[in-house]
Amino acid sequence: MIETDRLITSAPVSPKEEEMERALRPKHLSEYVGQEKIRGQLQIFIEAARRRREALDHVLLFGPPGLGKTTLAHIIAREMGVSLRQTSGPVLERPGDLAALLTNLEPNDVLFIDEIHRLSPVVEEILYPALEDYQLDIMIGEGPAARSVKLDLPPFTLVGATTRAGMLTNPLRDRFGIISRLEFYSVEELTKIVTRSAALLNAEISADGAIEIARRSRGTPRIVNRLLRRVRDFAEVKADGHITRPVADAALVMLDVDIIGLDVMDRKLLLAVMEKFGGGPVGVDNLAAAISEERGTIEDVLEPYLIQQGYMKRTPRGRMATTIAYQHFGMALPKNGLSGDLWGDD
Ligand SMILES: Nc1ncnc2c1ncn2[C@@H]1O[C@H](COP(=O)(O)OP(=O)(O)OP(=O)(O)O)[C@@H](O)[C@H]1O
Ligand SMILES: [Mg+2]
Repeated sequence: MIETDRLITSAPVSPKEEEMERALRPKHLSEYVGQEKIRGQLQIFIEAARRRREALDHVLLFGPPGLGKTTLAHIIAREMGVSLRQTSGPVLERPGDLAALLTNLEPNDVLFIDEIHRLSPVVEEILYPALEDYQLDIMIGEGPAARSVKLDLPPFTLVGATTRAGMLTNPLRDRFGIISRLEFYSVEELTKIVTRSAALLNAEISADGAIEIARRSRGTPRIVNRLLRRVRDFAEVKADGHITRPVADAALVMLDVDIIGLDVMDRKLLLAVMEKFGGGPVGVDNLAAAISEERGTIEDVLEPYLIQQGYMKRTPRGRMATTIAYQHFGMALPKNGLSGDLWGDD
């Protein structure tokens, strides 16, 4: 499945979309919608660190794609009044790559490492003392001439982001003072976001038009902004440019986003569980093979929202479709019932 076929979920699909994301990205904590708990905590910790003129504790942000991890990292740096350096786990191949970044930081700067679960073990190793004591321990030279040097680093804040907190090693996770899990957004929150985005894009949108797009955005700000852009195109060509509820609905039907916001891939996954595996339980690898998707995509991108909304369950024996999934597709429950109902969520 090529990523650009997907409307819902996952990373930005094109440079144009990335550009739009940057333009719509809130810059201050006060503009950041939702995630009340994280916002409240950060506000206090940032204020306290600023007063003491210290670096903020290291922050780990985790949660599904498009919920605002990168956005929050930038906001943290801005609210702290410091610069942000950005990199990602797979990019830091050798210890020297990380050392170069760390030694160039100014006091209290933010180093943002995206996909931090993909750091190589050798890089992770030198990150530990850097996080703990602001010290760098590296080998210089090779062979018999090699020697280890210790360097003092300026105090700094590591902000790590990952869609998979479970894949972080314990020693790394233990070095974060602030660990925050981002949650899916409510329809009200997404309505706020889409209304703000429409204003920034000079798109005319009615209140019920905004709600309709919000309801069908899988709890995800990236998707609400993406759908807004597509619906705006539709409104300009097929209507008078004004995004009303009927216009939004017609556009979303055309885009194959159903009334609860599930797209082709979501439906394919749920239908596979119901039609090919009798409702489950089915192991995620079998499921991946059945829909020709990668296991990681199912785990990171597709199933979190389906589970959160109660269409799917994770049980010790595998994934299961729930009664409401059958209802959504107008399908009859399996004759023997859903066997995995005996098992609770794990
Ligand atoms: N709380 C929020 N309030 C308003 N807009 C938001 C919020 N969170 C995210 N957005 C919007 O959604 C877009 C995607 O967010 P962001 O890039 O931060 O997601 P992410 O969690 O880093 O995703 P990924 O895991 O793919 O890196 C942003 O460009 C921003 O416009
Ligand atoms: Mg990101």
